Amino acid sequence: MKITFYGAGNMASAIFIGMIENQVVKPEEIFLTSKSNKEKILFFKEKLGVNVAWDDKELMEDADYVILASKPQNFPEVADRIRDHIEEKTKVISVMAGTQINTIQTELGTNNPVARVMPNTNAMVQHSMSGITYSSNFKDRDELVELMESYGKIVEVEEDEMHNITAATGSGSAFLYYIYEKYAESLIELGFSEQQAMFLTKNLVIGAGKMVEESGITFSELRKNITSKNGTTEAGLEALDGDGIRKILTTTLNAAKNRSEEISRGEN
Ligand SMILES: NC(=O)C1=CN([C@@H]2O[C@H](COP(=O)(O)OP(=O)(O)OC[C@H]3O[C@@H](n4cnc5c(N)ncnc54)[C@H](OP(=O)(O)O)[C@@H]3O)[C@@H](O)[C@H]2O)C=CC1
Ligand SMILES: O=C(O)[C@@H]1CCC=N1
Repeated sequence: MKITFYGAGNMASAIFIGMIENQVVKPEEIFLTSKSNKEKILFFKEKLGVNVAWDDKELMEDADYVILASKPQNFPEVADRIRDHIEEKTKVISVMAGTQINTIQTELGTNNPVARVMPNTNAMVQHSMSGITYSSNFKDRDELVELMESYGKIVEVEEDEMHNITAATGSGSAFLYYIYEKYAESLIELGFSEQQAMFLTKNLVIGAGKMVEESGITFSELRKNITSKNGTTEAGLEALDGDGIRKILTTTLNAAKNRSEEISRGEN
């Protein structure tokens, strides 16, 4: 198999590292290219044994998959690089937010099968939650599903649902990290040192994650198990509700979804 990545940044590297660590592809089956940052991808060549190149003919020749992993704003230049070299057998996979299948096919000037995948950087630890949607001519989906499942879980959605998935899980882990960041800052305000605040928050998050994974009970039940009648948790939760946590999160997700819709309309 040959998989070529146009872009080797945060998202692409989480994917190819996840795939290699899970041994669904060999490093020599991966080809990387970037715009100008040679040092970064030479580092991946050195560390992982993947191929790197800037010659588009070499990159695209006999490729089974080309992964579009630049920012959406850079896609027109990426399309310019690929257009004259794409072969009939090559399936196009895009992880770009917002960029529609139709736009991808038009810019590439081909009708090659396209799948849009919206992963997240948890792919690095094989825990991406990815949405996937296909062009109608995308056959033999099982191989791609196997590749994508090597770094996490996937849900198949209609293309117009990708905006929601992008907000919920593409951007979603950043929203959670931001909450953890603010939580740690609040611990400092409470009187802990910065080091203690980070240590406490980090282990709280890891422990809570393991409980979610291993306890087999819902978020709500986990919360109720901590909340004593008239106790400290109840007092804290009342304040959290009073400050409108649900409203804040809904506003957050809608802002991300709206931005995905703007990108799909070409509003860079
Ligand atoms: N980060 C995330 O958590 C997620 C990101 N995504 C999507 O993934 C995509 C990439 O995001 P992210 O990895 O964060 O971005 P980065 O900025 O980390 O990486 C972008 C990569 O694209 C490369 N690139 C830019 N222009 C070209 C070009 N003309 N030819 C080849 N490569 C090019 C850059 O090369 P160079 O370094 O040389 O400029 C870089 O390697 C975006 O479309 C985003 O919507 C989706 C889900 C989650
Ligand atoms: O911020 C972004 O636009 C990308 C898409 C989802 C996560 N990162």
